[in-house]
Amino acid sequence: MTLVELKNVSKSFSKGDETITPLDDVSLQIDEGEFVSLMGPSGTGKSTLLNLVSGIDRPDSGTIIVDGTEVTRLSRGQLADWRAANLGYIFQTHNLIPVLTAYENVELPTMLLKLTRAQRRQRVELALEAVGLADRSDHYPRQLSGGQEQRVGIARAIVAHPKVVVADEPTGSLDTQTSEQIQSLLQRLNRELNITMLMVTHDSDVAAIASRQLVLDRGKFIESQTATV
Ligand SMILES: Nc1ncnc2c1ncn2[C@@H]1O[C@H](COP(=O)(O)OP(=O)(O)OP(=O)(O)O)[C@@H](O)[C@H]1O
Repeated sequence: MTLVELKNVSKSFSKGDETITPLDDVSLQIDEGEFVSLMGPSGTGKSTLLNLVSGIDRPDSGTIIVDGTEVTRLSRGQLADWRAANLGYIFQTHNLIPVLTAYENVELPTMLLKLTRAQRRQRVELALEAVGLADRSDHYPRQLSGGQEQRVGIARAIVAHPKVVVADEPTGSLDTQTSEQIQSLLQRLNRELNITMLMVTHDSDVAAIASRQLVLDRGKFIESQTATV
């Protein structure tokens, strides 16, 4: 079943007199449960694509459908609610709030969901368990290692039980060993929780953990190869 669909999507930006068109009439289908990696030269529009899929930005033309919802038709207010319930976003730098504990950072996005306090607590505990940090819930970001901070960022992305998670260079700031741990974690979330993943990376070894590897170049997708991992 197709979970994410982009149909003839274009996006341009104006920079002074110049117009940049990172995405030029692109179409893409991602099936439920797929793990798709996206590589491509710097400035080709990979982050732009993630922002469009997650409804942070809007295309100039074209349609984006995620799990049956035409994201491109939602109003700004509807988008915020839709995103909180349906989509997780993992950043290169985890963007944790330093004055909140790991638990409170993960809890934050659940405030936008209609949940009781008990349901909220259960979701946060489950998410921290899924990333192996149940015993660090009352630690502040400064008391955690880089890898642990990224795992809190991942727990925050999955706490609402989204079907889709987008990740923008999730291992970009980590050393090799920590990067490998995060790669295994992303694979496990994809396989065990059936979370559909769309991950941007500059590292071909990281891209290889995906079940489908795409390259974005000059406004178009090129199917790279299907990994067998
Ligand atoms: N809000 C914006 N306003 C103006 N230009 C933008 C905006 N967002 C992105 N761009 C431009 O669009 C192009 C694509 O940017 P994007 O960040 O999507 O590339 P990328 O492939 O993710 O790059 P990188 O690999 O370096 O992260 C770039 O030329 C960028 O400067």
